[in-house]
Amino acid sequence: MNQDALKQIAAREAVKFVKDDMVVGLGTGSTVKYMIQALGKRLREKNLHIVGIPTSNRTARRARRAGIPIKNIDDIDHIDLTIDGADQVDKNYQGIKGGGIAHLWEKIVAINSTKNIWIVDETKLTNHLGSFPLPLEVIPYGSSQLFVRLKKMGYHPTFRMSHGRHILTHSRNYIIDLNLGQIDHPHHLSKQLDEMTGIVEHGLFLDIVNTVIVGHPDGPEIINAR
Ligand SMILES: O=C(CO)[C@H](O)[C@H](O)COP(=O)(O)O
Repeated sequence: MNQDALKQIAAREAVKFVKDDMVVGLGTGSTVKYMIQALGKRLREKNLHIVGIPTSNRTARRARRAGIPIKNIDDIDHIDLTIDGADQVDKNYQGIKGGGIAHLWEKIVAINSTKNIWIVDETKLTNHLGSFPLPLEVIPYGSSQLFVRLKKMGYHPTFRMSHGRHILTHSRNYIIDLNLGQIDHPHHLSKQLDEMTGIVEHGLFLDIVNTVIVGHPDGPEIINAR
């Protein structure tokens, strides 16, 4: 079974957690794309009324197309549940996100949510984080100086580029990916990156997810992480 089919298995299971009147954070990425389609269908079939809080312009467009009413995060007073994808999830249910450059908005929505669900295909599970590059959203001003500092720290940074130009995030910042191989101490690294001037947000999502739904060929697995 291909990865897309596994993503769909996880995505379809996740929408069962959405109940009437909920405010639901909508993550970003290809797995979330399937979730949004399934959620739109569920709202129509069960006549549910929810409000979606998108974590990217891409997701906002997809939600509108699927018939999901959306609001801006600053126009609501709570988020009941957020459903998002992840790039890697380790055995302690810590994650790397930001492969799709949306991790700043995703983290803002996640930390303001009562409950967080991640939907992943089984290939995203790993013993240790780090084989997937860790994205940093950085302020363009001084980013080359920051890059040099990260290089000296042995973090093997690369700017994320497209056709010779910096990829811009929704907040018009740059992305630097750290090619770390293996992250032995995610909390230590998270704290270090939090303290570095110029880094707006990094893609380590620690102690955030409550439930991980994994797409396997024989069906979804629901894991209560915390
Ligand atoms: O963090 C993300 C976007 O910033 C995505 O959730 C992550 O990249 C997973 O994407 P996909 O579902 O396409 O594999």
